[in-house]
Amino acid sequence: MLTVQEAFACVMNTAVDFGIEEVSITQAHGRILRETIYADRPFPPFDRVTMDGIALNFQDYENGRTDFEIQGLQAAGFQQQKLQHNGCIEIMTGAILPDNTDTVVPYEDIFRNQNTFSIIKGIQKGQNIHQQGSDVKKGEALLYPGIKITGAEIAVLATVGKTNIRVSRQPKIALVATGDELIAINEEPKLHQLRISNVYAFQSVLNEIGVEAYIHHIKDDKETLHKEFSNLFAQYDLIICSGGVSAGKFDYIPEVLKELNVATRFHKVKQRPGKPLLFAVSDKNVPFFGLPGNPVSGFMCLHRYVLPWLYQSLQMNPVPVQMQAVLTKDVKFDKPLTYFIPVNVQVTSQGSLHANPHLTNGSGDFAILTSANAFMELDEKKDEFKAGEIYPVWFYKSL
Ligand SMILES: Nc1nc2c(c(=O)[nH]1)N[C@H]1C(S)=C(S)[C@@H](COP(=O)(O)OP(=O)(O)OC[C@H]3O[C@@H](n4cnc5c(N)ncnc54)[C@H](O)[C@@H]3O)O[C@H]1N2
Ligand code: MOO
Ligand SMILES: [Mg+2]
Repeated sequence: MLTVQEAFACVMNTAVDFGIEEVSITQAHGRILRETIYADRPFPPFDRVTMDGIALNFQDYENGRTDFEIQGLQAAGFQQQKLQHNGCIEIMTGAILPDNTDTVVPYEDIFRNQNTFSIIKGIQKGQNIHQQGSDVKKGEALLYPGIKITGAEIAVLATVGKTNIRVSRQPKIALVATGDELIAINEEPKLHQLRISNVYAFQSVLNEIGVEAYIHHIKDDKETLHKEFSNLFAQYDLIICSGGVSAGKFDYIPEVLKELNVATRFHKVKQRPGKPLLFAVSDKNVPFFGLPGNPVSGFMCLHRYVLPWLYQSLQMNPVPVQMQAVLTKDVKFDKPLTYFIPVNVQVTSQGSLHANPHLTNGSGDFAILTSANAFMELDEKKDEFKAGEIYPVWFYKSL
């Protein structure tokens, strides 16, 4: 049986590239950029005034002048004006600095007379001007391939006039719930039945990272599984399946994969929950994650294995970092398995991450996940984990 690290390495070694597509800027949020974006002009593109007031030539002030004749008004969005000697131009924030001026004095530091402004406070040459190109030179790279596009990147793309953007193509993902006990969520369950919940949880997690996935439900019938999976492998880039991978009489997934010539890379990992995890790849290179049916197991495996594989395959760079947190209570776990315990991670007033462990009621207890926000990964080689020790955490909810 593989360790968590071995299973993870095996999964990551099969990461693929889904290719590139072009989307409009209004559709780009959450997508992974696949081109370098350059500045088409300097930032700012002209000497930009940063305060409302007057613009003057500092030389005049240095020569002893304190009263400046008002020669014009320069508003944002209008062509550059030119100052004659000894005067000033009233100027608004965002306007281009008038020719023959080099200093801007805000209204707070001047006094208006009939046709002049008097300076009532000392001024510095060049003040209140955002110099052309002082942030970014024309042609400089602003964004690199691999970054996730969010609000700040959208602002940069809009600034340089990129209306269409090359991003990683979305994989087509099938989410398959297997099981005779499962019914649709809008149906009333009989005593022995359950509403399909896992795959809805998986779908919402995938949507949050900008990936769409389509839900299917297949009964525990070998022939049906064979037929349906044969179609799914032909139609999808990735299959995430829930259930049917442990030792039960109706856990047909391993056999059906064999029949379909889909090579199992590993089945079972030294971990709790999620020990029955299965990973396979078809002859057409379509990966298959067989997540254990118990809700907490599947949810943990999705975050520990499937999401990193997806980030890598979407060519995300850098991939989200693995965090570490301080355990706040002693935990004992003496099986030779890596233990993923739900924790509620909070930031302390000193700025460190503290993880409060939640004792679960087994891996079927989905409700516990709503009061935690991460899984802490406790090493298989140890049995006792002390308060104050630091271990890796895998977030499923942001802080
Ligand atoms: N003899 C053994 N029995 C079991 C083992 C084992 O090693 N030997 N492993 C246990 C572990 S650990 C887990 S986890 C489960 C995994 O079972 P399967 O992946 O085969 O899943 P199922 O048998 O189909 O279902 C298990 C459980 O999960 C519920 N389930 C399944 N799909 C959904 C869904 N979409 N939404 C909500 N709930 C779902 C299902 O009703 C079952 O209760 O096996 C143990 N047994
Ligand atoms: O994955 Mo199972 O119990 O470890 O739920
Ligand atoms: Mg089973």
